[in-house]
Amino acid sequence: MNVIELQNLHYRWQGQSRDTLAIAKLHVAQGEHLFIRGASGSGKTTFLNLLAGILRPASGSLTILGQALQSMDNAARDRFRADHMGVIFQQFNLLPYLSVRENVQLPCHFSKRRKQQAGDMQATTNRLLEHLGLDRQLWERPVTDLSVGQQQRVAVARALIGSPELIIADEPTSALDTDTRDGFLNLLFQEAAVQGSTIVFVSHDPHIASHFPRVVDLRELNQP
Ligand SMILES: Nc1ncnc2c1ncn2[C@@H]1O[C@H](COP(=O)(O)OP(=O)(O)OP(=O)(O)O)[C@@H](O)[C@H]1O
Repeated sequence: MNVIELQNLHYRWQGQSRDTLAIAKLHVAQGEHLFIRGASGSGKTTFLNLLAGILRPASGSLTILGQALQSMDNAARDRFRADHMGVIFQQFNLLPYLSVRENVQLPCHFSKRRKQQAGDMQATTNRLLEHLGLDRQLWERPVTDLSVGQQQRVAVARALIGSPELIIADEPTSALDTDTRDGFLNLLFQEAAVQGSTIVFVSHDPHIASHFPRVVDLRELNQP
């Protein structure tokens, strides 16, 4: 089964004279780990926002887990994202007044499905934070007390909780040192394997590409 099926997708930012993205076709199978490489400004973040249903394409079709995103209204797309996607963006979108633990558990408040799949939520949160190497002393602290690299790990745990089928990551390792980055990728792959999750990961860092079985250059995909 394909988790992502995309056909003739076009997107243009307002005020631009040509399409930012024009992708004829992309299929991503269930469980696949896809790395999309692209220079700064090539449209990686725009593409992930389309996949996540945050931006709407001007034309074309985008089907995720058999559901056509373009036929959903905004509320349905938000619900679909909460139920089925773990999203890690460059700005981690952590809530500053909540603790590390509360931030990790947020998806379970927005999605019954994620909550059910998380099982014992405290134990699952502990396991994820432990695997990500986040010091136990930080778990009940507000996320604003954490360094950028530590906040990144909280964002990753939040994306993984409740086993979403699709994990979308935008440069999530940019603030990590090499050892922590490798640990992060190992955890991501380990969790994804347990859950059978599909991963789409964008970055301009060529070192990370070698960890992925499928690597695509955005320039090959995108022919505006
Ligand atoms: N909110 C916006 N309004 C108008 N144009 C935008 C907006 N966001 C991005 N763009 C334009 O779309 C193009 C692609 O940007 P995007 O952020 O998707 O690239 P990227 O590959 O993720 O870059 P980076 O690696 O630097 O994060 C750029 O030309 C950018 O100027």
